[in-house]
Order: sequence, then structure tokens, then C-alpha cells
Amino acid sequence: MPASETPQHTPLMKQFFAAKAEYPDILLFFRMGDFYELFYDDARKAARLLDITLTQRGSSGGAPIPMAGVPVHAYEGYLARLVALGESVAICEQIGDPAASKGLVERKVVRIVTPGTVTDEALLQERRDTLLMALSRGRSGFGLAWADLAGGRFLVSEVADEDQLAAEIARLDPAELLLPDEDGWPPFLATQPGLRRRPPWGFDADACRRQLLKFFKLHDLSGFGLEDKALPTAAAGALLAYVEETQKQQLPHLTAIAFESAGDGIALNAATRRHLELDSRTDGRSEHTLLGVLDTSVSPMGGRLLRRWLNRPLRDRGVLGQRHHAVATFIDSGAHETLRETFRGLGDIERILSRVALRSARPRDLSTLRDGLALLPGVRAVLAPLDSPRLDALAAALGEHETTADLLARAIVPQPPVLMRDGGVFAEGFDAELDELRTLSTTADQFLVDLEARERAATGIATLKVGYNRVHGYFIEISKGQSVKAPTHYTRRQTLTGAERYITEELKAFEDKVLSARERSLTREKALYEELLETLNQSLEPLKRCAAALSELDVLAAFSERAQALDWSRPELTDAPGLCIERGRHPVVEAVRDEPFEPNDLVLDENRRMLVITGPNMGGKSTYMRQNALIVLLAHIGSFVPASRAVIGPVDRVLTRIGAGDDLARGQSTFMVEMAETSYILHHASAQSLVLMDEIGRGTSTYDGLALAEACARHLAQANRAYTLFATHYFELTALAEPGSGIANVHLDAIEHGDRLVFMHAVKDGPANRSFGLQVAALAGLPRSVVEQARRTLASLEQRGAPHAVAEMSPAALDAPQQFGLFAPQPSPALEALDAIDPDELTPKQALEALYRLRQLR
Ligand SMILES: Nc1ncnc2c1ncn2[C@@H]1O[C@H](COP(=O)(O)OP(=O)(O)OP(=O)(O)O)[C@@H](O)[C@H]1O
Repeated sequence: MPASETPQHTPLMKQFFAAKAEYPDILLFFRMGDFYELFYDDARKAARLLDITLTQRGSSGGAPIPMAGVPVHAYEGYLARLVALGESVAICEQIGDPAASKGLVERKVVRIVTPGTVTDEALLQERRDTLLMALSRGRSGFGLAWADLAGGRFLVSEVADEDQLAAEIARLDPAELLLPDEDGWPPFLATQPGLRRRPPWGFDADACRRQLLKFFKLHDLSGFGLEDKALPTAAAGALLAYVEETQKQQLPHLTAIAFESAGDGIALNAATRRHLELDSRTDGRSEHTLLGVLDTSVSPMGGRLLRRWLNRPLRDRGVLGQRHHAVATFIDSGAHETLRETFRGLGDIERILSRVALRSARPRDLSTLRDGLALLPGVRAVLAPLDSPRLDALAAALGEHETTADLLARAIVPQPPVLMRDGGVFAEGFDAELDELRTLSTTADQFLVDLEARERAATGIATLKVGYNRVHGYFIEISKGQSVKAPTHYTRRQTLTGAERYITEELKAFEDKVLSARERSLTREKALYEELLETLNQSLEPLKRCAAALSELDVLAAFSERAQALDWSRPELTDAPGLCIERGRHPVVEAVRDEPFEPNDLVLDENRRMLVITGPNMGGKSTYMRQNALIVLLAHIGSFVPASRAVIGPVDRVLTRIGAGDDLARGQSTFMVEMAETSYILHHASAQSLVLMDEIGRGTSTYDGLALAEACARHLAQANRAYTLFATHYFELTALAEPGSGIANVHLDAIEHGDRLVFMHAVKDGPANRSFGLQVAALAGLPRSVVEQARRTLASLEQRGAPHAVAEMSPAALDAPQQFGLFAPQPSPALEALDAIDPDELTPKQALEALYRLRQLR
């Protein structure tokens, strides 16, 4: 870019460079009349990202100026796209009045829009939080701070290592991430969208502490649980500084910081979240996920809370028990149905309140808030007769907002305009001064009718009209043909093709009065609007509590609706270790399938810690494993579960190794990812963890894979002692289930009906005896000739009795009725000799001799 001080630059470009110098790293939207224009590199970038035309705006400093522009009336859509791509934009407005100013109109950056700080409705996703996050680090680990400016939430936590950091970032999925600009950050952060490096001194714990004390007007941070917590304090301070810098305004809705302790939730790492497809699928889509099935909440704020809950299942049985009780109470009374009906009229009060605090609420926001508050008496009446501690607490948290509700009901017209710009927001009778100014404008209409009649009579011109246009104001219009009859006190204002327009003294005086009344009434409305926002801000805290309570009621009511509609039952969380699930189902597979779902039980306890699951491809092994993990997670967010009964002991983590969505993008091979995830599991699983291992060892040669799978299974069962579901095609692993090992075999089955293969999907005790690998391959449409060839190879392998020749064909090994491989007994000479004997051909003496020979071969 040319140097900003080059003398040949035009005054306009000098103004641009001055603004740009303050925001060198982000796009500058430079207001030019009806457009926001971008210049030089910004223009090239915006043209590429937004697919808009890159053109030129004259030249400056001796070179053409590359330019791209977006119209002001449609800029929000472009802004939303840039923000979604992780870009930030500085909005530079015309401050002076272009008509009034001589020379260049003054311009100033009034707002910076960044991916993590947006609060405008148009730039946010309805049912997903938009988070800004900041990280700090020290010897003890990492400090995290994150804020949801649109929801008015500010939280911090700390984690000990990179693994936990990755897990938290996967959970919170921030739109923008602030890091001190230093080396040595974990490489996975480099691909994080919205990454912004900030000066390291902004993360100084002492300075940050002082800044937080000043912002929250406190003497110490112990109320937030932040005293002695240098890392989260540094992250929080750095985050706040960035917010203040970009928002350039007061942030009264950030009233506290909440410390979130990692140990309060069931730990889920990034891989586990991905594998279990909680809220998005491995392909990034969100349909057919657990959230997709579960979220029938009515309001957007309920939807966001549900997503937050689902991403952080809790371990506190007290809290969860209260939620389960509330859901049961709703179901017994049917109250949730009435509530859900009521909530249809409830808007996104949570975000509206943030906009009220930021003074950016629009008239429609206030009417939505008014309509929401009007629902409160109804909600309270529904809750009153119910006997449930959590519902009681929520009813209390709703609070009394009669004064606010009444104020809004009196102040705002039933259907206010979208913007304050043209007025018409306040209702009649709310403000005497406004009413008077408005009357002046309305009586004006009558005056014009009267004037028209009078002038027609005076001039004798029946077609004379009184009219108004924005440029010329009021006028009397007479057609060209009649214009000779215009009286002399008519002054010509404008000539049209077919008519002449005049003004009179009387009309001019009237115009001044009316226009000033209009202007004054608009000014009055704007002042009233500011005042109204100010008054609402006085009750911001209780209103926010009310919104939070409504969100939770919405979620609990949705849980109740789901439980009833899908026939889910109340889980029991106990102190006693173990998992006992009767007739469990996979909520998503069941929802998607047309045929009925086959329910399955699960019993894991101290003496039965691992299940080795065998069975044919497509038999339902993965589905069975995942359904149990999902049932455990659902129970820990307070939902009912898809099972006829579920008794669940303490669970600290869920860990999964499921071979989907390999990380090829990060340059890791399938096998490498598999081993990295397995290693993570072996290092982190405890006796309270639920571990799902799906076909590990698959990504390498049969013997390597089998040996690894066996060693991992033993480690999990004996060292980790985790509750493990271990699905495998290595039939050899079924031998692990020795008495006293804590390992048991279960299997799934299929039955051949002629050409057809019917999967039973029922989990039964004991190992499987066939894998049906070839049949499934045939079902999948493998050419018949290939299947036939495979069948012949399989038969010859079975005859030879050892798979040395085809180390890669593990499923084939399973198809063999007899066992062979690493852990099966080696063929014994005695057995071979025994095989060679035909008892029908032997005399008793020969039989006795054979017996002696066999003993020697032993
Ligand atoms: N309990 C069940 N009831 C009804 N249908 C089921 C059940 N379990 C699984 N299925 C169906 O069978 C399909 C295959 O299941 P799944 O992927 O779990 O098999 P798998 O044994 O893990 O197969 P592979 O070994 O090939 O990975 C599922 O997509 C689902 O449609």
C-alpha cells in the first residue's frame, strides 16, 4: 500500500489512510454516501471473500485506487458473511452533515465488528452462542476466559494441559480467540478460526486484575472465585480490554464473572464429541444428531441453553436429580404442554436485554420484551400448583416485573416500526408533549383540506390541489391550462410538464409550523426512547434472571415433551458403581429408521467391566456402543433416556475411539489418528470412565493390529479398570473373557435366508461364531465374480488352517469356524494324530496302542 503521508494523495485518501492506520489488520468500511467502500488491499480481500466486483476509484498518489463497495442498505448481509469467515470490520462513518460541511465531510470509526463480539440480531445465529475467548498460560497450565456478549455472560476456567485445552476449545467452539503474541502455543490453535494475536503485555495478571476491579467496581475478585487465580484473571482482563476497545461503549450487561470448574462436568475430549455426534455430524451437518432429536425447545434462548447443557453434561447428582424430578412433574401434570404453548409468544428476551444494555435495542425488541413479560402471570399460574424444588426455584427466579411490563405496555404502540428513525414508536397517551406535537401534525391535515376547498372557491379552479413533496415542501398545484388564472399572491415554486406549483404566505407559515412540529415530535420520541432504555436498564439484573429462568423452563418442558413422545424413562443416578441399562435404544438411529429398533440391555459392574462385542459387519455393534454412551450423557444433562430403565453409577469421562472422520486434513494417517486417540484413552481412562473402542487395530496388518488390540483391551481392563465396550472383528479377543478377568463376551447375530441376510440386532451373551463378511460385501454390491473369488480363497485358507498367506484379511479369519491366530492354541501333533485316527477301523488292541502313542505326543 502506498505510504499514507505521500503528498500527492487526494484529501479523501489522506482521510482514509489516517483511519486505516489505526486498524491496519482489519477491513475498513469507509462510508461514501450510500456505499461503504473498501480500498487497496481491503478492496482486493473483500472482493475475493464476498465475490463482489473489484474496480477503481480514480487515482491518488499517482496510482489507481483499487476499490470495492457494498450498498449501505444491504451491508448487514455482507458483514454477516465476513464475520462468519472470521474477519473483523471497522465501520468508518460520515460524522458531519455532507450538505452543511464545506470541503471534505468528517469521518470516524464508530464501531468495530468482530466475529466474537457481535450483538446485532442479523449477525448472530439464533440457536448457537457466539463466543469470544482469550487464553493465557503459565507453569500450571492455561487460563481461559470467554464471553457471550449477546447473552451477557462472562466465564473463566483453568486447565492443566494441552489435551484439556483442546477439549475446552472443542466444547466452546469460540468464534474469535485472543492469544498473547508469543511463540510456543500448541499447533492445533493455528487452524482455529478468528485467531487474533494480541500484545503479550495485555495478559499481565496484575494489570488485568486491576482492570477487572475497575470495570466491576470491586475491591477484590474473591466474589468471582478469582482471587489467587492468576491465569484466568489474565485471560479475563485481556478479553475485557479487547471488548472495550472494539465496542467503544459501556457494557453494563457484563455484571459478573463465573468460574467454571472442569471437574464439575463429565470430561469429553474433542474426538469423543466428534464421534458421538452430539450437535454436529462428522461431516459438519447438524441433522441426525443427538441435539437434532432432542431440541424441541420453543424459544431460541431455550435452544441455546440446551446446546450448552448437552456440551457440558454435569456430574452433580443433586442438580441432575432436580431436573429429572422437574421433568417427571411436568409429565405427570401435563403442565409442560401449556407452558410450551405459552412460549410460542416468547421472543429472544435474553439477547434483547443485552441490546437494551448496549443501547442498541430496536423498537421491535421492546415490543417483543413487552409481549414476553405479559406472559409471566400465565407462566406463574401454570407453575404454582406443581411440587418440584427446581420448578419452585425457577418460578421464584422469574421475579415480578409488573412495573416494567406496565411501562412497556403503555409506552410502545402494538406494532412498532423496525427502526426508530421515523418515529411512530410511542403510543398515544404516554407522553403529553409528544401527543401535543402529534396533534399539531394531524390537525394540519384538516387545515390542508380546508385550504384546498377555500382556494378552489376563491380562484374558481376546480382542479386546484394542495400537495407535498420532500424536496419542495407544500404547494398548490394548478394545471398548465388553468395557470393563467393563478392569483398574483401565488408565488411560483416549480414548473412541471403539465402543471405549475405555487406557494402562498399562508401555506409557507403553515409549512414551517408543521415541519417543526414533526421534527420536534421525532426529537421528543428519540429522547423518550433513550429514557425508556435507561429505565429498563435499572431492572436489567432481575430481567436477566427472568430470561434465564424462562430458558430453563423451556428446556425442561422440551425434555418432558421428548420423553413422552419418544417413550423415554427417568434415569436413576446412584453412588453405587456400575451401569445397568434395560431395553436401551439409540435415539438418533431409532428416529431415522423406518423399521422398529431392537432394544438392548447393558450390564457393567465391578466384576464385569469390559464387554468384548463380536458379530457381523452391519450387525449393530457401533450402534449398541454409542447408544449406551448417549444414554449416559442424556441422564447427565437432566433428560430422560431412551431405555425402559437406566441405573447409572458415577461417571467421570466418556472416551471413544471410533473409526470415523479421520484427520487426513491435518496430515495424519488413519492409523496414526487411531493410535493417538487410543493412547489418549489409555492415559486418561479411570475406573469411573466409560470407554468405547470400535475395531481398534484395523488400520494396520492383521497381526500387528490384533496384538495391539489385545494389549489395549488388557490394559483397559486391568490397569485403567474402565467400563469398556470393545467391539472387534478379531475373534481371538473373545478368549480374554476368562473367569475372574472382569471381561465378558457379547455378540450380535445375523441369519441367512437363502440369498438374504437378516440382522437380528439383538445383543446376546457369548462370542459370535461367524462374521458374514462376504455376505455383507455381496449385499453392498461387490461384483459377484469378486465375491466368488473371495469365497474360494476363504475355503482354501480354512483348509490350510493358518492365515499366513493373507495377513491383511482379518474378517476372513473370523469366517473360519475354527480359531487360529496369535492367541488360539497352536496345532498340536497329538491332535493331528487324533484327527488321523478312524475309530471304526481299529481293533481294540490297535486302539490301545494308538492311545499310548498319543500320550507320548502330548
Ligand atoms: N438395535 C438395532 N435395531 C435396529 N436396527 C439397528 C440396531 N442396531 C443397528 N441397527 C441398524 O444397523 C445398521 C448397522 O449398525 P452398526 O453400524 O452399528 O453395525 P456394526 O456392527 O458396527 O457394523 P461394522 O462392523 O460394519 O462397523 C445401523 O445403521 C442401523 O440402521
